[in-house]
Amino acid sequence: MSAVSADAISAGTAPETGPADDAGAGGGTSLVEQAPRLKVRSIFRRFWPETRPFRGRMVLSLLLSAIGPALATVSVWLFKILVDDVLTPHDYRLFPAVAAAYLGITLLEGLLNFTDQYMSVWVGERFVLNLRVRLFAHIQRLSLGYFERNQLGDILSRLTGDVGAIESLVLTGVNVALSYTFQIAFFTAAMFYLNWQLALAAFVAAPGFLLLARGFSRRIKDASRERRRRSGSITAVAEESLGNVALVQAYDREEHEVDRFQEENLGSFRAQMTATRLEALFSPFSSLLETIGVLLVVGIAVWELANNRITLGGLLVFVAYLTQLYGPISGFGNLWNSLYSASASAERIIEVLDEEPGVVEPEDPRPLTRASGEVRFEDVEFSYPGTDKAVLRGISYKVPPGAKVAIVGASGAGKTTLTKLMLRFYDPANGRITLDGRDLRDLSLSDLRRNVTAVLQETLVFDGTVADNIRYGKADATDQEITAAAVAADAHGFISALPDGYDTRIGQRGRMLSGGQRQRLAIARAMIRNSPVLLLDEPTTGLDAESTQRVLEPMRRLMSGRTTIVISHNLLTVTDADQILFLDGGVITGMGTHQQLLGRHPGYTRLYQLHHPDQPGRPEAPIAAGASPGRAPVGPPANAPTTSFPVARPRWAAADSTSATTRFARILPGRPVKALGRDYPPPAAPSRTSGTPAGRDATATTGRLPVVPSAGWSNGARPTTGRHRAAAENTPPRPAPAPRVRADHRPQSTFDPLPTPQPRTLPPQPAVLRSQTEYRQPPAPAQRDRSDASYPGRPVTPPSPRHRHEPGPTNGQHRGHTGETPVPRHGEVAHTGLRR
Ligand SMILES: Nc1ncnc2c1ncn2[C@@H]1O[C@H](COP(=O)(O)OP(=O)(O)OP(=O)(O)O)[C@@H](O)[C@H]1O
Repeated sequence: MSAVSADAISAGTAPETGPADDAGAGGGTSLVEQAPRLKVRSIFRRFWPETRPFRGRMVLSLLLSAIGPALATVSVWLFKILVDDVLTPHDYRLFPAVAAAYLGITLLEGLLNFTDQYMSVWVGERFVLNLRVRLFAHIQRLSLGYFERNQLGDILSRLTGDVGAIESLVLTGVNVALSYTFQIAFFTAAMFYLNWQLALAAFVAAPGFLLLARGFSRRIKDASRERRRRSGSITAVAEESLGNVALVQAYDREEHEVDRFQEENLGSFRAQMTATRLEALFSPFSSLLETIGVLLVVGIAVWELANNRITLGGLLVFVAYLTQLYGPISGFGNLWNSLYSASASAERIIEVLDEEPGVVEPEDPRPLTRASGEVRFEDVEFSYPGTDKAVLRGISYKVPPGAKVAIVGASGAGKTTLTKLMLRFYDPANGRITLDGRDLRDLSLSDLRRNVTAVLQETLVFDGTVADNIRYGKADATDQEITAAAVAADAHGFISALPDGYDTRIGQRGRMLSGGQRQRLAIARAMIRNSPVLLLDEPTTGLDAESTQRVLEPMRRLMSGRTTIVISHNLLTVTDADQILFLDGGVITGMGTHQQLLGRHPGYTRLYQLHHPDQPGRPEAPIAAGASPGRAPVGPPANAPTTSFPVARPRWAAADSTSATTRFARILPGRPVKALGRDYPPPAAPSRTSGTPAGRDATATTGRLPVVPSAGWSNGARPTTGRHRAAAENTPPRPAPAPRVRADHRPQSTFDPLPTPQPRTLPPQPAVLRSQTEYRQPPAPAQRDRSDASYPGRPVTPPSPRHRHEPGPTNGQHRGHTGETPVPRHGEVAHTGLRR
């Protein structure tokens, strides 16, 4: 239990204390923890440099605060003249002069007060503005981990509520303290001038004020700390609850949420009452001290008056000075209390400012303008801060420029964590990730993030116009570029139908749009960013089948020519990847194309079956216990359960006319897309009878997946992998299918939704699969010609023998592909390409 609760209890201020109160007092279950304690002096020292821009105005303000007490002293002295020289002798000749002096002083005081008030508020507000912006900028630079560990509402509360308190500590506090000091100095001087014995007596009570203030201030600070902490909790509960209002209402949990909110408010109320009680108690105690001091002085003064050592006017003025003096002396006590109270807020700000970003910008970053897009994971290991569980272990893999790699695996396998490392939201604990051979830690964060674009699981949009949201990907994008991006993202249609088209505000979190529309908006934003590396994290999560279909084609356009890492449970979106990595418990346990993994990798097969209950696993090469990877072992009994590995089923090639990809092809309407003044190809029209995309024969699709992907990859940029080549070599040419890519398609200088394709090198096909390939439809020469012609001077680079085997790092820790099947046996140590 925190000190405040103890105080509250001792002061009898916590009558409703219960379990919730215990938690609120800083116990283990608190929503928001109290910030570490700091001395007022060190807080002051910390923020004093922030006043540098305002020092000139502060000095002026201090001068004004010195003139004020001087005028007050003169004003009181005029009262003595009035009594002793006008009233007592009944001589009214001086009265007009005294009255004029009073008027002049009042006018001058008014002018000074106005100037002082205006200037001090200006300085204070500017100070708060600067500090708040600095704090916000600091928070913006903090790593994702900070936001994952802390309540957003509490961060908001610090940013809005606590910042202001520092102004009262550093500026107002100093101003008031100096003003009090001037008042005390002037009044004391006048009192000593009038009668030094009385003046000495007057100061007997002064130490009492300071002791009293000291006793109270510590307790008030404790209460204030609790109050500020509760304020953070209140905002946190409100933010969380209102942010999830749909969930709250759907589950009928409104009352529960109100209870939570009330609980935090009650805690704040108790802390407030504790502070108020202490502050309210301070006032009568300080009045008591003041009265004792005044009575003591008056007693002595009457004695002095009786002995004619002071005039009546002198006595009255002395008492007037005395009461004026006790004001600033007890004011010091109050000021002390409020400084302690403000320091509770300052501690919360300092706690944030002291938070270092988890990922550090390199001091001398290696420049990277536009990467070719080669991404390499080298023995990457990672655990989240504050945990000891390794979320990723020994991840080694190379993604060649322009390749599309899918990462699949069960929930919690570490897929999203990989993307977080790619964006440097975190750094690996061991190993490294490189982009174009440069360690991500050597790149500036802006270079890295300009080259790597993420389309995240949750489609994040701002409450702005549609155009604003697309322009978020490229701040200086023209309207034409925005429209082109929207067209390429298949979003132009729905945007045009909105009341104000591109100028329509989409509401907080894009509530005016459907999930699919938001996702297409996110694709347009990623398109306009036009970076060479793309991360898609569960791009179709939360979308229904129709929306998924609608999103997939623009997604393909987005991926075209970029190095893409797709994360998905939904194998529909990954089956056409060049390589699929299967992640299990943070380790790559399988690697290959869909065809290679299906039926061979137990986890992948199981996942596939979960998503396609009508499709048993591929039977060709199930790995039986003891079978060596790379061979096609004898399959298990045909009646083996489909949910466990090994799986047996009729031959894929013959039966799979409704494979995921084929169905995928079928559901994608062959719509040409026009953007930036040119047509983008529709996907191949699926045959209604066989489910085979137009231009391919049925055999071409059985068991092989290049048909539809080639539409998505378009531009002829799809690499001539070993698999394709093998098929091409063994198969006589067939008539060319309808071309899907306009020959004149080429990137534009400003924005190119279909960016410059990069020569791609892909890991070679394992020999065993190459020999099994059923892909008999090589790209017809005419089509290839057209495709290549679409990028004059940028031919697709066939993988050279050098590319086929990309050695890993030279430290001997890794090795490249061996040409063996990459799928390990169940339970076997993962074969991870570059990893031993
Ligand atoms: N911020 C975090 N702090 C601590 N642990 C975390 C954090 N984020 C994720 N984890 C843990 O890391 C592991 C991997 O999480 P990750 O989100 O990468 O999984 P995933 O494969 O993407 O799962 P899903 O498919 O369900 O999104 C999980 O065990 C998760 O509990």
